[in-house]
Amino acid sequence: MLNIEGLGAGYGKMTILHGLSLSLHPRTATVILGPNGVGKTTLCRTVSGLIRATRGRISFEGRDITGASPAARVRAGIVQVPEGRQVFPDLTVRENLRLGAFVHGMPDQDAFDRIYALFPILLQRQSQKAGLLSGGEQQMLALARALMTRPRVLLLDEPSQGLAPMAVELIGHAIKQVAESGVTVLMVEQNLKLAEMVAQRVAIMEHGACTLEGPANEVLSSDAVQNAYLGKKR
Ligand SMILES: Nc1ncnc2c1ncn2[C@@H]1O[C@H](COP(=O)(O)OP(=O)(O)OP(=O)(O)O)[C@@H](O)[C@H]1O
Repeated sequence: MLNIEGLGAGYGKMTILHGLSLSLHPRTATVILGPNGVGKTTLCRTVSGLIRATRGRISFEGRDITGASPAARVRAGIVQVPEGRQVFPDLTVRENLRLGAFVHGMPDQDAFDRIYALFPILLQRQSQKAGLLSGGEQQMLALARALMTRPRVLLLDEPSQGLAPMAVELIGHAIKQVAESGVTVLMVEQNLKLAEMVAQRVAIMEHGACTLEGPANEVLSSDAVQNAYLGKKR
């Protein structure tokens, strides 16, 4: 599927990813947990091609995509939902969705229906300007817009950011459904509750690398996670 080997990346002379390796299992939701500033967004941007890797290799289904442009990665099916939602506030919900489908030309009604079945609230709001939606609804729209590209791998950068607990639960439910529909999901987060809802596998990120990776129940109950996130000593 998607393999990341010894990945290095950063900004100018500052190195943020220090030889990060991770393999995504197909049709599986993997969540990377890590504290503020550890490089989670940097990882997402390097996988989607917005930041160039300085070393290492990213391959997708056996093909080396380390040097591929962001557009080529989207065409291959690797699509990122950026941090902070970034919907177009002055366009309607439907227009935002239509933009998401640009790689396939003009979307047909089936494409919209598929999305509206997953997010009924977006059907109700389809003619409203996206800027008038609540934070949780905007996050749903950002997710739905990415799904219009029919991704094979969906990269989610802290979808819980700035959301109330109830909205986090709704987003978690939607992401879970997306993963169950066969899309491979890589989500970076620091919200343990969302990670627990979505993850089939969990990786822990520390100092720019993944230090622990495995089945969600094993990693989430490990001492490292219990101590760091719940302050529990066992
Ligand atoms: N455009 C940039 N130019 C320079 N440094 C940056 C830039 N973006 C991020 N950084 C720095 O890179 C480091 C990692 O940032 P990154 O956003 O990847 O972390 P993160 O784990 O996603 O954090 P958070 O959970 O707070 O979003 C931080 O020290 C940050 O200040």
